[in-house]
Amino acid sequence: MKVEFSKNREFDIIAIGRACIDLNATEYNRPMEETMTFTKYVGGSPANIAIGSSKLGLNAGFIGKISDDQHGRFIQQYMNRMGVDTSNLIIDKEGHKTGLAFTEIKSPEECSILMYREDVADLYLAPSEIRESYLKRSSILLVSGTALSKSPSREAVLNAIQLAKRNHVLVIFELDYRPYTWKSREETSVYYSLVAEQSDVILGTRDEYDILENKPNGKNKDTIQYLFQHSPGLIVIKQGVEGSFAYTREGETYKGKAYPTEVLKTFGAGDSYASAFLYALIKGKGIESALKYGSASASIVVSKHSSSDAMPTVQEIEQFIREKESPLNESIHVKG
Ligand SMILES: Nc1ncnc2c1ncn2[C@@H]1O[C@H](COP(=O)(O)OP(=O)(O)O)[C@@H](O)[C@H]1O
Ligand SMILES: O=C(O)C[C@@H](O)[C@H](O)C(=O)COP(=O)(O)O
Repeated sequence: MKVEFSKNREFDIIAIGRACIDLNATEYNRPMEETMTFTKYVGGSPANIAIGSSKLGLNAGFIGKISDDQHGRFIQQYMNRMGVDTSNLIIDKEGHKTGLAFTEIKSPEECSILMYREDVADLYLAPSEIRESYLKRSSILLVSGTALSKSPSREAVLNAIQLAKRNHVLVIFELDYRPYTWKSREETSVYYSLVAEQSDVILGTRDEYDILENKPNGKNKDTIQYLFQHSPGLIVIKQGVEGSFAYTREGETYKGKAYPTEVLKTFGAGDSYASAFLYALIKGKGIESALKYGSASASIVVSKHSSSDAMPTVQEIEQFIREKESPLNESIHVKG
């Protein structure tokens, strides 16, 4: 199966949702209570994906709302430097603040994120602020699930999806579930399924599909049976170090393995995976290669300190895959 994109559009991808700030613990292997220093990066899943895509050479744009202060300006300036178009990044005029994510790196396996998201600017993006003239310049609209958690951002995203579909822009839904931004499981499931049913491609972890379906311990075969009755043509289900699966409406199943690495922290995997997976799809490399690009990119990012700043280039990803797939490496790995 080949995913078809509208050709000759100025942007390969426009992401919609939050652009925030990550404050990543500079001291490793200790709890947040004892962490004294943090390094500042641009964060927020859809912003990370736009930055990652741009670093891979795609033309990326972003729709969102940022605070009218030093943090907002830091985000806009960084995204511009990374080549992301911020012409539709709106500056909040009502005093709302930028979301902050403090990360705790207790050990490579035990990381957590403490988010400050009270009254954040990104959730005040309004439906009237979505421009059809901007959206229709892109092949892809990437939607982040967290942007559905509150009005008016929820309606802004629903409006963007409607306009995207009207203009043959492929809708890609990255589930990006953050429990603390939602009121209840039922509410989450209502909006997640509403958007999933209209999307062309969905990316998420097994746990996130359980949230979408509002039932625990779901099975991939039930998930795809449900979603293929609707719009999606490609469904990706990620399972951490176990790797990931891609399913097509035509009945194909692809399994992608995770590439072992020296892990520094676990967050950032999903966003780097999404950028590189989509890059490979856009470049027509096929689903099998897209799974490799996604896994390689994630493996590179979990070995580094940030999510956005650590996004790899195409050369880094391709070199990484060559090394990991070489017979020499396999034999070393098996013996080790
Ligand atoms: N510890 C790890 N080492 C190497 N690759 C990893 C690791 N964790 C995740 N990955 C890669 O990142 C992908 C996405 O990770 P996952 O944890 O499932 O998503 P998310 O970060 O969205 O929760 C996985 O399919 C895998 O390829
Ligand atoms: O999405 C956020 O608001 C925080 C991110 O910037 C952070 O780097 C992160 O959690 C990324 O994790 P991922 O979803 O596993 O890629």
